[in-house]
Amino acid sequence: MGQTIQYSVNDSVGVLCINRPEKHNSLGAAELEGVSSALDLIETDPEIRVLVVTGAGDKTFCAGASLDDLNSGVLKPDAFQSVMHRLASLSIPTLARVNGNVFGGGTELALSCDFRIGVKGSRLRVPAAAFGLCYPPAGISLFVEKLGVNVARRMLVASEAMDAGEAHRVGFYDYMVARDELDERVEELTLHIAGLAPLATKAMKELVDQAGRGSIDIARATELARQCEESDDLQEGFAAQREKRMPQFSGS
Ligand SMILES: C/C=C/C(=O)SCCNC(=O)CCNC(=O)[C@H](O)C(C)(C)COP(=O)(O)OP(=O)(O)OC[C@H]1O[C@@H](n2cnc3c(N)ncnc32)[C@H](O)[C@@H]1OP(=O)(O)O
Repeated sequence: MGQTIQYSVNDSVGVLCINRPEKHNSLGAAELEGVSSALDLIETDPEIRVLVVTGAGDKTFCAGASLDDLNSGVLKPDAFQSVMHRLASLSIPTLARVNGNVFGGGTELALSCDFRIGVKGSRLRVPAAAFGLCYPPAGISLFVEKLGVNVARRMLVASEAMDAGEAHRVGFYDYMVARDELDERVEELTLHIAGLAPLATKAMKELVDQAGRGSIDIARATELARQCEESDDLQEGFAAQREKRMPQFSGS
């Protein structure tokens, strides 16, 4: 996975950290390969209930794709996009712990997660138009799908710089906290999600994403609903409610 991408699992919560603070956690070809290797593990590990994506340090979450690697041609925008697409396609819920400023493809990294928690006082900008770069279509679709066309226009066409307060107001951040509250809030959210019934959260993640892209595949929705209805976890959920205790879900 390399030194600049760290992946660990603790109590069914996976943590993927870009550890390249001296380069503002930008993602070069090597880092994207590291993220890809971590995704290989995450996709095949049934124990992981939720993934946290973050950057090292307290200055920058991610400054986007490595300009060095883009300039040298080692990294193509399409390769960046395909890793983001894999992250966005994970079946488990994902949370971006946005530990600081976000630039360019760093915003796409955050948007590829289901939930985003940001820090008061940080800022955000997609500078592609300031370089003369046209953001790739899959990225543009993701901005529109997650934020709506008007906000995507402000961020991409106008390359508007936003402080975290504005980014929270327009829906980029689901939650915004003071820096010293970040870890507590991330832990609270991840433990809460990790305690939910995995089949149901995965099913609803898939269907919410489908709905966000335009429409739900009803046959798939019916199949997912049936899986949940026939699951041991539904019985456990009902039993826990009757017995006034916390459910212990197995994911089956
Ligand atoms: C499909 C996706 C496309 C994309 O994502 S394109 C990339 C979009 N991202 C950006 O345009 C951000 C570029 N970076 C910056 O604007 C600035 O940096 C910051 C605002 C993030 C930080 O500014 P400051 O605090 O003044 O630090 P510093 O001296 O500019 O940077 C320290 C080191 O970090 C490297 N770095 C920062 N961002 C990137 C990057 N995106 N790719 C590669 N390196 C980056 C610099 O070069 C430098 O390195 P050294 O110390 O060796 O001179």
